[in-house]
Amino acid sequence: MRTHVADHPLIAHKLTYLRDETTDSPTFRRLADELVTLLAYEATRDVRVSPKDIRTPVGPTTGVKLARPKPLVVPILRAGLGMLDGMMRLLPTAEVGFLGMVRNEETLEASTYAERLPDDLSGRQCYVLDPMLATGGTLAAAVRFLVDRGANDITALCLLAAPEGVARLEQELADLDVPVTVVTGAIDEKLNDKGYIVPGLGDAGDRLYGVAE
Ligand SMILES: O=P(O)(O)OC[C@H]1O[C@H](OP(=O)(O)OP(=O)(O)O)[C@H](O)[C@@H]1O
Ligand SMILES: O=c1cc[nH]c(=O)[nH]1
Ligand SMILES: [Mg+2]
Repeated sequence: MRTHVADHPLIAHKLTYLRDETTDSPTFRRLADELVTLLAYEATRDVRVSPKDIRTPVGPTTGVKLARPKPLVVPILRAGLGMLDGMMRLLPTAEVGFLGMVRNEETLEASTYAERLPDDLSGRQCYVLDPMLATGGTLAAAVRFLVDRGANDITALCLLAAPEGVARLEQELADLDVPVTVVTGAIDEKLNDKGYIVPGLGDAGDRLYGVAE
């Protein structure tokens, strides 16, 4: 697994306001949207392209276009939805599939409650969106799900990651032949005893969409 921390002053600036507990939901949603567009630039560095012949007003040239099959963008509900528009701004022709996953806040185990993905992901490049990589349980399960369907190249975009989650992913995904990359805005200090990222930003889903009952 490859981990890339997108180290950029604009990302650090926006993350600071995102983390701030006084930031309200509308501002939080806007910042998450802006951040994912910045992360997406890094995350799509290896997106597959194929040659395309065109004519400019001055003459012929060969450029590139996104290759087939199209990339698949997979937001992990609920919080990953807050990253979807920003990602699609950069990859407007990508397909979108959905995974609904929730972490049990007592056991910290992730479970899948919804899935709407193509049955066959053979040869597909997949971009998983989830703002928080905490214990890594959710992302590890999501990656396995996509690999079991045939995905052969997976990049996860996370706004924040914990060192414990990155280490767990490295260990749990070590047996996969499929390349997995994590692009994150920052790797924070640690997890607290409730499995929250420290300093983190709190519960991303609640801050985007309100407290879940
Ligand atoms: O790395 P982990 O320890 O597995 O935790 C990370 C997961 O927790 C949050 O989702 P949550 O379960 O709160 O669901 P939500 O997005 O519906 O709020 C977050 O959006 C990740 O999916
Ligand atoms: O810090 C954390 C950990 C898991 N999920 C969140 O939303 N925040
Ligand atoms: Mg949540």
